[in-house]
Amino acid sequence: MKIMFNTASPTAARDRTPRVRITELYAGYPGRPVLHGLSADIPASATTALIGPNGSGKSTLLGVMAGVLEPTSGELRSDGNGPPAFVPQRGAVGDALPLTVRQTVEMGRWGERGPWRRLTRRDRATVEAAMERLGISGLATRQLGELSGGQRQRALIAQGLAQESDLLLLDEPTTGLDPEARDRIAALLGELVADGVTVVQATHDLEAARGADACLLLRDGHLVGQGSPERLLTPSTLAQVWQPA
Ligand SMILES: Nc1ncnc2c1ncn2[C@@H]1O[C@H](COP(=O)(O)OP(=O)(O)OP(=O)(O)O)[C@@H](O)[C@H]1O
Repeated sequence: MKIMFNTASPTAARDRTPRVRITELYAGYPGRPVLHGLSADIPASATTALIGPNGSGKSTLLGVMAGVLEPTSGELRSDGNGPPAFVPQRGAVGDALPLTVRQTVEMGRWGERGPWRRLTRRDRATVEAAMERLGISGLATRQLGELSGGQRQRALIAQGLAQESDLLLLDEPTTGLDPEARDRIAALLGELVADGVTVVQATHDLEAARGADACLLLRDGHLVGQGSPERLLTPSTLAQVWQPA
């Protein structure tokens, strides 16, 4: 079955030049094809929410966009400078790593500086500013492994921020966060977009998706809808996508 919702719905976000254009993308893991011929535009200087049931391919799509997963075929055209910053799901990052919060965020500078190189004064200022924006400056010397799940999540987002990329990819950034931390992240993402950053986040948080400029709706590795949240996230569409196959 191929259903597609609201394909012909130009929105303010989609009228802009896409930051990333995905064309007929196929990707997956050895012996497990996941994404099946995805074509979509990621609008520049806007937030795009990737939504869909568990296993629909959101993380896989982010992995391809982040360059950590090679597509089987298709094209991903990026209209920007430098590599994206990728913040994986919290569970994908070892909790027992012997790193402080500051060291974790400093790793965000490695792309420019190289691993374990001495950071410049500007690098250190960037790291401090990222921790400040996530409200974790007071945790800077704490070990990552001794933080709560939400605090660790914020440290990982700060690491992504410290990369100063104009394309920020986040895999379920607000999962496990309390409402205040969630609001803080939503406000932060809004500020980043105002600064010209393109944000893509996979999320199960419908409130976050409704706050995005654009949504891509996935099911079983197929893109079944794209457009503004107002047009796409209707009760009937959501019911169809989340109904058991
Ligand atoms: N490393 C892997 N090796 C093999 N298969 C994988 C791997 N990672 C994910 N998959 C499979 O790929 C499919 C898509 O998974 P993916 O993580 O992209 O979905 P998702 O939409 O992000 O799910 P969730 O909402 O649960 O995070 C699933 O069937 C999953 O089992």
